[in-house]
Amino acid sequence: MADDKRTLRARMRALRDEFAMTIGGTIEPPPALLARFRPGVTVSTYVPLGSEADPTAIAWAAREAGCTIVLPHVTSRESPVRFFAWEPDHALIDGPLGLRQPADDGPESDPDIVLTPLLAFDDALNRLGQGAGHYDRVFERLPDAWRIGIAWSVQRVEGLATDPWDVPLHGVVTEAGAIGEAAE
Ligand SMILES: Nc1nc2c(c(=O)[nH]1)N(C=O)[C@@H](CNc1ccc(C(=O)N[C@@H](CCC(=O)O)C(=O)O)cc1)CN2
Ligand SMILES: Nc1ncnc2c1ncn2[C@@H]1O[C@H](COP(=O)(O)OP(=O)(O)OP(=O)(O)O)[C@@H](O)[C@H]1O
Repeated sequence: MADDKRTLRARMRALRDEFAMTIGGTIEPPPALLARFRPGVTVSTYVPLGSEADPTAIAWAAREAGCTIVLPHVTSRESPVRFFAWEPDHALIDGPLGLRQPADDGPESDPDIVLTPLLAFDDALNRLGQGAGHYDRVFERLPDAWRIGIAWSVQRVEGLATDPWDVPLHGVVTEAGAIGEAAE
């Protein structure tokens, strides 16, 4: 199982790199997301790593609707994710694992909506991540958050194998459309 996941991660990184380099596109917020964006709602976004799908247009729509925007912060593969508020004038700092992150001395707040990076997803809304379990642990800690995967359409696979700790997403948004609750 661990080896299968490692092989699949490598294959999905290669597919994603090729897609982003040759086709790409922008990921726009579908109506189902816009409907949830309002003052008092905290939305976590992320700074894309490599050729990850870019959630920036969605984060801007959330900000325009009055949401608080937060970004994840980790100190290692083992450390839990913490979320810190982000404003357009906030500098980002180089973190571990090639990440660009907010400083960890600003206001901390947990998201109501988690825009989630991923390597692969399937039609049952299972998700394969980077393999550190960072978002799996977020989802366990924040069971009431709305979990929305952000991806390129080529990251969709048939029947992902799941582990007992995997928490399915509520929806996925790609450049080609949305599925699950993100499409309703
Ligand atoms: N943009 C982004 N931010 C994120 C995540 C993510 O997946 N993407 N995370 C999700 O958990 C957390 C950080 N966890 C991470 C865990 C492992 C690796 C990692 O193994 N990176 C690979 C190369 C990454 C790539 O190009 O896809 C490496 O270092 O070899 C990266 C982030 C929080 N912030
Ligand atoms: N809720 C949890 N509490 C503690 N450890 C966890 C939890 N969820 C996952 N882990 C640990 O994280 C490791 C990686 O899990 P997995 O391969 O499913 O990561 P992933 O979902 O691909 O990555 P990520 O969530 O970081 O994007 C596993 O060894 C697992 O034991």
